[in-house]
Amino acid sequence: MAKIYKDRDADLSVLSGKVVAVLGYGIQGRSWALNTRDSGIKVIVGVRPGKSLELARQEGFEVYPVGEAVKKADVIAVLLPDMVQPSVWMEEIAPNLKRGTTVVFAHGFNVRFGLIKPPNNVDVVLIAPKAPGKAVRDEYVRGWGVPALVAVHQNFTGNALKTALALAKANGFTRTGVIETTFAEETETDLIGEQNVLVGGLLQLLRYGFEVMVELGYQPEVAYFEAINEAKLIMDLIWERGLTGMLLGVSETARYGGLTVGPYVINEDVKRRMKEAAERVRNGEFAKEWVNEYQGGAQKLRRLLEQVQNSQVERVGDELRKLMRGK
Ligand SMILES: NC(=O)c1ccc[n+]([C@@H]2O[C@H](COP(=O)([O-])OP(=O)(O)OC[C@H]3O[C@@H](n4cnc5c(N)ncnc54)[C@H](O)[C@@H]3O)[C@@H](O)[C@H]2O)c1
Ligand SMILES: CC(C)(O)[C@@H](O)C(=O)O
Ligand SMILES: [Mg+2]
Ligand SMILES: [Mg+2]
Repeated sequence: MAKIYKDRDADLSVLSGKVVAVLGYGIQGRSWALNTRDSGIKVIVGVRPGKSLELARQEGFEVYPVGEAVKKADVIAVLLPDMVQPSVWMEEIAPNLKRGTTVVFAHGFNVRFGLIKPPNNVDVVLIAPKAPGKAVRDEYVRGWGVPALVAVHQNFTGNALKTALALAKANGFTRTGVIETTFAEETETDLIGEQNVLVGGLLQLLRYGFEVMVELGYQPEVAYFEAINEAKLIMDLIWERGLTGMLLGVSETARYGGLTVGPYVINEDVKRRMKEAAERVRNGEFAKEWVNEYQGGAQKLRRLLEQVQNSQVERVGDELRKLMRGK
């Protein structure tokens, strides 16, 4: 069984009297900054000028340019977009890093694929929440937390793991459970998971599920309730009770239909393609493609996002979500 750290294994006092600089006040950065401050730790924010800088100020943080924040900090959490990190690292982080600083990543991408090479005289750790940034804050506020992974790439001070666990505790992650891993395992499983399942596979499954019903002539609103809205409620059952618990929480008819037709639709060919995609992550082909796409202006990404934004399922969903929330 994996090594899993809970609250009792982490000591917040490791961070007392220390300054944590959260670099980036976006999807993860805002949640980490608020959680860590609410846990009684001194937090400053390092970010470029823009809307998120204004928000960080409004929310009461001292905000600095990235390099200044790095100079002032004992711990830096690099919560900038993955593709932005290498240049900011070279220009603003590395020149200002003090000996013995703890550098925290929330995803191992740049270290795993060699795009950032930290100097030997700092600690380098990973605290990777297994959740979107919104849940990182929402769960903390609810008095709980999301699970996370932790890894040590470099232990200069001898305290790298303790510091990482303290910051994980400050974010509520050890309330749930923090599994020890490596940068390689986190990076590869995170990319494989988001492509095959969480973002890619799920989105495509939901879109096809909706489109098939609409193309057969059923009302789009009915298709949205069936294929998309209820998917969340079925996931809640799986989240609370496991796969068997979900199967026992639906009708016998759904149970039989699901168990027989599911493997026909999502068949061995799909699994083979999932393995091919995973191989492209493991051998670095995906990372190379994404870096090239980003450096070329990310036009393909913009076009694909627009296609989703302009699709029928989104229009139907927007209306139904307003209606369901009583607007
Ligand atoms: N988004 C998630 O839910 C999630 C989940 C797990 C791990 N992660 C990891 O967390 C890290 C941060 O991802 P994110 O999605 O929160 O990022 P994000 O896209 O939300 O980051 C945006 C923030 O970065 C700032 N920024 C952008 N370019 C900058 C620059 N050149 N200089 C200074 N600030 C700049 C923006 O102003 C903004 O505050 C990544 O490593 C990502 O893989 C994200
Ligand atoms: C939230 C996810 C998909 O788990 C994360 O890995 C990300 O990259 O945003
Ligand atoms: Mg990810
Ligand atoms: Mg992830």
